[in-house]
Amino acid sequence: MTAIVSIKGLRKAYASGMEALKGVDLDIEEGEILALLGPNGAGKTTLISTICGITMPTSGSITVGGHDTLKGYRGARQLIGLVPQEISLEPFETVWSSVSFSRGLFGKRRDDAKIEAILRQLSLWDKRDAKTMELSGGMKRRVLIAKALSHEPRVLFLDEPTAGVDVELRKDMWETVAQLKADGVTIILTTHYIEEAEAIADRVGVISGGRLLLVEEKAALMQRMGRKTLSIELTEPLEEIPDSLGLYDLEFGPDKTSLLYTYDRNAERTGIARLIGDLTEAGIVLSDIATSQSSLEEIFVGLVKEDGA
Ligand SMILES: Nc1ncnc2c1ncn2[C@@H]1O[C@H](COP(=O)(O)OP(=O)(O)OP(=O)(O)O)[C@@H](O)[C@H]1O
Repeated sequence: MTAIVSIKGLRKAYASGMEALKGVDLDIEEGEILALLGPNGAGKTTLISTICGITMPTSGSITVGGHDTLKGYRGARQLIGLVPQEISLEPFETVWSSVSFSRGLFGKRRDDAKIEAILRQLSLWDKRDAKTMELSGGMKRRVLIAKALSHEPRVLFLDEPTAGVDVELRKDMWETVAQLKADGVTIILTTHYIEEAEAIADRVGVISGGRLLLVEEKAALMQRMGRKTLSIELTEPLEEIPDSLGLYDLEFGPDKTSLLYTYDRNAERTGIARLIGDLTEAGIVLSDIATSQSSLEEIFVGLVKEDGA
């Protein structure tokens, strides 16, 4: 795979002195869906705006399809579609004219067949003559996507596409994103919803305090989610873990009255049955057992907390 967007050492300090990006390096592969997760104020919008050339970087470099976003701004911008967080549409314009107008802004020749294809793909064809103010919130968001696609970009940025949207519409949006990927569009979306990243992303990036803390294949993260912890409550506190239990890599819980055993949920053998037998053999009496699972949310919260510490 080749990188369609390449970001090196990107820093952004606003005039207020606020350092919104503190050295971001990231390659975005052609054809992937990358979800950027992060708490409020992490720098997600700043990162997107800087790639799109709306915000000037303080230092570092970005290329899109080989075009430097500063020196080759026009070439880079042509390849990018941006769906902003806020819904901003001309209320009295029709869907058709809003979308065709956007294409014109990029200096592209009028192409009614292309606009029709985009409107059909986004289920807006029946609404082509409706004024944008007459549309529901979900349709307005789809018009924003249609506008962003009107000049046939290769990379689409979606800044919180489902913020404040109900579950049904969120799923519609995920389907739309999957279709766009099938058409070969590279998609970068920011989101607060971890389940959104889980549902549609190929890779997940976590941003906090202007730093990219992690970029990982979703499948690898899911593997981590496969880790489960068995918590074994003991009738009496234990001084130390007997050598005979060394192979289990046990840890003490709080107060040494419980033992924690972490295992891979997806493994053929979890080792739980054998562990319980060996505990009994070592004369350790159990009063209770419980399991818990680390979720992507926990991984995310843990990472962000660690960063803030
Ligand atoms: N134009 C600006 N001038 C000064 N500071 C700004 C400006 N835009 C953003 N910031 C600050 O930069 C930091 C990063 O903001 P940004 O909007 O990029 O975060 P975000 O991750 O998109 O947040 P959210 O999830 O709330 O949209 C914040 O502390 C914000 O207050």
